Amino acid sequence: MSIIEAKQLSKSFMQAVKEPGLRGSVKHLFVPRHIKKTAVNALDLTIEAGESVAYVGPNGAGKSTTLKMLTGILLPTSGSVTVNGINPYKNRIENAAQIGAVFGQRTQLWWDIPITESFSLLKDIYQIPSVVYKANLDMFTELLGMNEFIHLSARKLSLGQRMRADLAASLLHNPPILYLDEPTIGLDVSVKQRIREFIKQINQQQQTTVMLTTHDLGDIEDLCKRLIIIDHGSIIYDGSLAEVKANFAKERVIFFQVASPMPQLLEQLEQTTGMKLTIQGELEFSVAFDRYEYTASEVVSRVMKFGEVADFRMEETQIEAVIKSVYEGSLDLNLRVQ
Ligand SMILES: Nc1ncnc2c1ncn2[C@@H]1O[C@H](COP(=O)(O)OP(=O)(O)OP(=O)(O)O)[C@@H](O)[C@H]1O
Repeated sequence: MSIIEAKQLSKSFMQAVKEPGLRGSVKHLFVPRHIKKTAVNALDLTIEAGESVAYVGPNGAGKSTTLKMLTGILLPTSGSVTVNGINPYKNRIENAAQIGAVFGQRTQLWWDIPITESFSLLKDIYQIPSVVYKANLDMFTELLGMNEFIHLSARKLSLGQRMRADLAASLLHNPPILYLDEPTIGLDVSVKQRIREFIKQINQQQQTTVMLTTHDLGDIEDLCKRLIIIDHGSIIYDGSLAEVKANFAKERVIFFQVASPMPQLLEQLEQTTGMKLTIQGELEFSVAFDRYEYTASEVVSRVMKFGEVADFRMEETQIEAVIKSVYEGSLDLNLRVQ
């Protein structure tokens, strides 16, 4: 059995529809109008123990709503979900014992007491055996470099320090599943790297299942073999990052070095083909083209009509652009190679 299993999982909300201005507010008070918003739509999802999965999609796609159903915060409208064999909503306490969660800007640490005290309160709440607690605390302190701030209260920590303390807090009870919502947002490069290394280690050495939402391609590249893209409440892609690149990246770029300048190239090539030419130097330029319209050899042979090509190289497809289009909601599914 998979550690996370959702079948036809759906969640709808009733959203108030209000006309703008004071008049609209008063009208809404007397004649309230609502529309049904389906945030998650018949989602089928299985995640195996030990996997590390990035769950991405544009704003409002349904990521948080899915995570809230998996953590037992929200009751699904229909469908079923089990996490480690239990229904997270019906068995919220049991579910809490088997998950760790770090949700963006919120903290599970007590604001005004030292981090060490927060940790020891969590020890009591989760009834963590002393040996396990001590071993985890020592390991996390070392791996996350928490010595310098573990005696301070959460209120006094920088964002990066707080994120590290939150990660440690979420894993003290050895949960088999870890949910992370934007774990590295707003952090500087070195803290990001430290956090990624830590998550990778927990995933690989302890086989903790990791599910994370992120806008940071580096998080996905470093941590997740599997990428799930959700849009309008439905999964539109489930596979590897490499496959996303192969399936969805539209633009390709070829860099040319030529023996002598090609003055007519710019106007003629762009005007007749829609390819985009960028001058790099006197004898160097690049041509960007739609891979679904032209093959690389077509592009090269067209350029060769304007003069002698000394050398050319093709640039790898930019995965950043693909992920950016996922977040902008502009990923063109029709591009997908079947
Ligand atoms: N409590 C709620 N009441 C009404 N509508 C809601 C509620 N929670 C979410 N929604 C709606 O459900 C849809 C999905 O929201 P959700 O927060 O899951 O998206 P998301 O992918 O996490 O977006 P973001 O990246 O912006 O956090 C949105 O249209 C949102 O407005």
